[in-house]
Amino acid sequence: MENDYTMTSPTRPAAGSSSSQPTWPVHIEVRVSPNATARFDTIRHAVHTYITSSFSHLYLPSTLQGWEDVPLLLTSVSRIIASESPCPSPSLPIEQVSLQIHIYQPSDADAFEELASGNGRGEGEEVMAATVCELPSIGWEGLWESLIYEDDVKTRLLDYIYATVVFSDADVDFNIVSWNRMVLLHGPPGTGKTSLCRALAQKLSIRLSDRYPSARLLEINSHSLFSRWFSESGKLVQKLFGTVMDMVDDEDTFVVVLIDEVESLTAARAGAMAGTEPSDALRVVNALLTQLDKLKHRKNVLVMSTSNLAKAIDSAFVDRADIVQYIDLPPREAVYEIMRTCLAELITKGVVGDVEVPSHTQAVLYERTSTFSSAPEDNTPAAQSQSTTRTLSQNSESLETTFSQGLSVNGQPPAQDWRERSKQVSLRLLSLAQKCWSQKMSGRSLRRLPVLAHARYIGTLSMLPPKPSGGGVNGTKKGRGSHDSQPRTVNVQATDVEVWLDAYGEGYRCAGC
Ligand SMILES: Nc1ncnc2c1ncn2[C@@H]1O[C@H](COP(=O)(O)OP(=O)(O)OP(=O)(O)O)[C@@H](O)[C@H]1O
Repeated sequence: MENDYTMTSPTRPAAGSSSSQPTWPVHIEVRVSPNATARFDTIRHAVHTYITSSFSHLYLPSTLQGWEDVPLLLTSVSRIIASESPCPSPSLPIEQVSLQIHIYQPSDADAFEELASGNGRGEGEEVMAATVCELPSIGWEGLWESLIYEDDVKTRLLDYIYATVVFSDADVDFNIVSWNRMVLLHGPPGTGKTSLCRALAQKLSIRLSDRYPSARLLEINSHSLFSRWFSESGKLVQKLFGTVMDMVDDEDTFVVVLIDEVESLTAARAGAMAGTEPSDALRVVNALLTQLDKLKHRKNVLVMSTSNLAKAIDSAFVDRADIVQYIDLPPREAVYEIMRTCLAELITKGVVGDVEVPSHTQAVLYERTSTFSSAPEDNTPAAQSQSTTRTLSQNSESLETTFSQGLSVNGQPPAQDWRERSKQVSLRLLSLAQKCWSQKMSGRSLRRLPVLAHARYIGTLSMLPPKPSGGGVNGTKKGRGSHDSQPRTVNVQATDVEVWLDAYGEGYRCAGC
């Protein structure tokens, strides 16, 4: 196994390995603590040694544990993850791993600046046209992992970027093979399109850091580009892209441009053609298309755009997108996982009583075992057929592995009642996920469901302790998934998980209200 820092496809076995077995590139992302003083190369070397000497297999994706025992890593690192990999098995023998270790130190979440454009009329009015954020940013940590999609959307987007980098490296003649460095994500509101763009930008800044020591995300506020003086909008677009071009001129910086709700900038041209919009609208779209055409020749840029109304977007814009990806409402499995991560976060922060919330795979296994041992909760033919379909679609071997891993604590089976409780929670969550899914809830609605359910069916005022005691009823809990992983003080009475699930069960009905 080599510590291979060169660009390899994230999804294919690496060629030319010395052994007869194929090796798979596995991306290890190492987040360096803000106060670390060690050199990145030194940390990289220590991580490589730690992984190769500590693991016989790597589970993908996973958060690696045990590095705290290495003094250098303890003082320098705050998290190490092995990213998801499309290799056929969720666990890879270490001999078949080609480690790609990425060391990064995220910048402060508040480290963004606002870009204002004058209206060009010399009247002093400034339009807030965009925000610029240094990447990787602490604010986007964990975002990639939190987004759950049915098919390999995330991996496909990463693959696309890798392909463009490989072609650029090979100096492929742009007159013969060309691409526009542009992606369009479209779909219903609240399905995570904007989040996915930010998460991808963050991922790229980490994965491409060997090539581009710095990276920036520029988010364009499409609406603001429409000046009160409409005729100035084309100039605003031009001016803004002038700033983008200045950033891209620094070839050590990778720049991701995010144009949210792009239909508001590009819808106008069809209307203009039909004579129903003023010709100024035409100038805006033309200005944007011209600027995009200039950008495509630059290696260190990616333009991402999102829309809820793909049909309303000018066809010339859509045609320029290399990838036009529909982002659908979350499927049933993703609904469960979103709800599970919400509940797990509340448990970690002490808002809900402690219980293990199993993954979807394990919940399905519980469902299967309880289907065999007792009558299912929902006896309708539709529910039974869904249960069977899900069950049959799972690989039983990997289910058994997950089952045994998920239920062991330090290698010992947990207490029977803990296991039973965990099982009941997962079965109830599964049934709730089914209901939310059939209501066609978006990721956004699902993520706000906990606060709505809590507010409506549990309430907080009556449960606040009379006087914050510093430790709260649960004492001080370690913040997991929070950016700084600092201990946090919990001052609310933890709600029993059963009560919480009752509230959740009622709450989904009023989601969105
Ligand atoms: N598939 C998903 N998995 C996990 N979280 C999701 C998913 N879809 C949406 N979310 C969550 O929903 C919230 C809203 O996401 P976001 O604003 O990115 O959606 P959007 O598609 O851009 O919405 P809009 O089209 O209305 O601008 C975020 O907190 C995001 O994490």
